[in-house]
Amino acid sequence: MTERAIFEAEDVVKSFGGIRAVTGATMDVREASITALIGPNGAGKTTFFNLITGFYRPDRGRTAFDGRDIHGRPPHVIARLGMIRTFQLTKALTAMSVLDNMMLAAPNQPGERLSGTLLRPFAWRRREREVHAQALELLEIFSLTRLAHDYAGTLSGGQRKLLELARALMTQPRFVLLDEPLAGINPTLGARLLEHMQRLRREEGVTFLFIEHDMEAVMNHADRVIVMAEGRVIADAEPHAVRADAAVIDAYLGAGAGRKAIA
Ligand SMILES: Nc1ncnc2c1ncn2[C@@H]1O[C@H](COP(=O)(O)OP(=O)(O)OP(=O)(O)O)[C@@H](O)[C@H]1O
Repeated sequence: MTERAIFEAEDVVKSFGGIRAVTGATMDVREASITALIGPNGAGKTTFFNLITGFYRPDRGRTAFDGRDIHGRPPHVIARLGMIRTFQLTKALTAMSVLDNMMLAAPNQPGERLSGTLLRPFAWRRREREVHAQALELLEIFSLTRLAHDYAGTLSGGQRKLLELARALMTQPRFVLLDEPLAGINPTLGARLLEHMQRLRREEGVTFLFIEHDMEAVMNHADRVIVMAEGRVIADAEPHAVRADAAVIDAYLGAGAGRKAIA
């Protein structure tokens, strides 16, 4: 992790009618860090993700990725800059093979610009070979090779989460955002996913921001923990410091029944 911020958000605000979902969120994410975004239900974490990746338009605020202003930019522009979020596989994707899912996630897909590619068949084939090789390499890393020709819909929940991250990596991103990557997956696959994140950070300097309710994973794997409550950031520190923060404990305990307290 470096001291340099790869992402910065300042005073981001979003309301839905009368509901103030994000009420002035300010944070930065350091380059090559694994940063967790935690907070009780309804704290505004997912809305914040949607705002910074261009899926929602903020009412107010400022966001920058790698020193560039990305406020209000559309999702594809932000993605092209290297700031990528993982997505649950849609119904259409589950009806395709695992390998096709990977190939489809690659940028500059052959066939995307039909007129150009028709004129350059060799370039088209070369690009297809590159994408194919990259997909196979990632599937190998994620232990999905033997499932390459299976329908993605036949994968277990945990294998799907691995595929979702592997798909995001087809774009060779610099900053990856994940919304509850460990939800509903078995501990073995969860550990594997976290290992992959650690390796990518270490070897390639990829930065991760992940929303997570699994406190054990957060405490063991995050370098930094940012805590949101009622639409804003109430703490931002190393895991052990966050655990001892009175405001954080209050936010969780005040959030009511059913929610795992920070322990
Ligand atoms: N599209 C929407 N329309 C109306 N209200 C919304 C919308 N999206 C979110 N909200 C509201 O905004 C608040 C923040 O929700 P959000 O899903 O961002 O919280 P969260 O921290 O991600 O919660 P969780 O941990 O339960 O996923 C909630 O009160 C929610 O009901």
